[in-house]
Amino acid sequence: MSFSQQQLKEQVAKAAVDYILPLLTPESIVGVGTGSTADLFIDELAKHKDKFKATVASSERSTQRLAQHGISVLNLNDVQSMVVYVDGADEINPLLQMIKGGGGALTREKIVASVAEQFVCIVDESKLVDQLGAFTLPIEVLPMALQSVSRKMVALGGVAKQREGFITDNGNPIIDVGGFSLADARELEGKINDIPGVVCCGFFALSPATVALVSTQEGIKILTK
Ligand SMILES: O=C(CO)[C@H](O)[C@H](O)COP(=O)(O)O
Repeated sequence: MSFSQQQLKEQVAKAAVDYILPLLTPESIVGVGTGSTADLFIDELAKHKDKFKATVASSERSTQRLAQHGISVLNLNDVQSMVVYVDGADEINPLLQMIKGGGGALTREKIVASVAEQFVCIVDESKLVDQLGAFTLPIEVLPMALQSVSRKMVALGGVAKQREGFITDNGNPIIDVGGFSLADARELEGKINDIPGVVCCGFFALSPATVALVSTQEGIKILTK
């Protein structure tokens, strides 16, 4: 019998809760990501809502789902520390560098993750790659910089396309950039971060995951650097 991608996502969501439970105290704040895998994590986390104090969410979508479960969601400005951040990814490499932002929440994801003591990435095995870049790189930009950033991305060797009909929770458009294939994306992430008008780029190479829980047909694998 083989597991469907949905079943693999369910398994890794449950594994993530098992993984973080020993880290939690009644005062803990849990950072929560965005996407279909993060949704399943929220549903599992809800079974243990007496084990932590509150969450911080990386999107309006996750905020709503957490609230539906009766889980408290705090503003990041009211939080001083966060024991863990749990989120999915579009791609993750052996260095635990990721491409994120397929769901468009990359900026808030990067901000919330930056506060957490550790980033637990939860993926099914289809997200594991040697080289980042088969998935197009999302870049959130200020509206007035759509064309100028797109031209800079082309100059860097990319193929840039605005995500049609999409505006982030922060009110900005996203450019999806294809054409990169990288074993280590740190240098390119730094260059993109420096382009005026870029709000956030979907590489998480300068700030990789601490650990990845990968759901495979053979069970959950734990990857560390
Ligand atoms: O970065 C993200 C959203 O901005 C998600 O983590 C990423 O797109 C993976 O989503 P899914 O779990 O639905 O495959």
